[in-house]
Amino acid sequence: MTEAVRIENVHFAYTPAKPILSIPSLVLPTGLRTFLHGPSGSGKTTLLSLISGVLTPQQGSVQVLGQELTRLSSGKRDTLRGASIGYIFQTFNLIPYLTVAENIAIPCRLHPERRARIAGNLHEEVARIARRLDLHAHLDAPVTRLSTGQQQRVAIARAVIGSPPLIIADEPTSSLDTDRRDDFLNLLDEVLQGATLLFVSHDLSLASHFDQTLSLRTLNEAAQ
Ligand SMILES: Nc1ncnc2c1ncn2[C@@H]1O[C@H](COP(=O)(O)OP(=O)(O)OP(=O)(O)O)[C@@H](O)[C@H]1O
Repeated sequence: MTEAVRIENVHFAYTPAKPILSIPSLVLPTGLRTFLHGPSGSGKTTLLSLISGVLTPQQGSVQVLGQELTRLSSGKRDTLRGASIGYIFQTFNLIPYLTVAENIAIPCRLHPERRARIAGNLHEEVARIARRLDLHAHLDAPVTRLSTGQQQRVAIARAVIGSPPLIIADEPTSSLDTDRRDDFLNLLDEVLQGATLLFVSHDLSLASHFDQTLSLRTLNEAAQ
């Protein structure tokens, strides 16, 4: 499969009077790191929700990892998302009453396909990823006791465990200063293992870290 994501003639509106997205074409080649930028409110999170199958468009085609999402039931879309998409949220969405190790393991506990891609013991895989992200000293700590930068690394670990082929990151660096932002992007690169990455941000200065850069303003006819 040469394309991880292909969107064609997609139209989406939350209410009929206000179209948010009208995208003739958008392609994410397999294994490439794509940077998508657009100003606040331009529809970046909405687009990610269409690609991850949380929302469905009123018109058009959304193909993800060889599946046409608009033809799948919501249950099948949930399964594809859980098995094949690692998601890094702007606010991390970690579970506050669980430890660091428990948070990292969640996708494998919830989705057998993610667990099945790990050859050995889950506990050891959590520890291996935690070591690479310099979190191993904190594995048994409640996640709320970690700094913001450490919580961000937990969010990376949870997204990549069980090797989902597509990783989506929604403005995960917006609260970081420049040095920590570069550290975050370098760490994400190190643990991607060939996955396709879609990273969205309003901050165009991040573009040099990626293989291709797309502008939502240019792609989206509803914004023109
Ligand atoms: N659930 C919703 N119901 C109605 N309108 C919504 C909903 N979610 C978002 N919108 C509207 O859709 C537009 C696009 O929002 P979206 O969150 O996708 O933009 P964004 O580019 O991700 O913004 P930001 O960078 O600020 O996170 C905005 O005008 C927003 O108010």
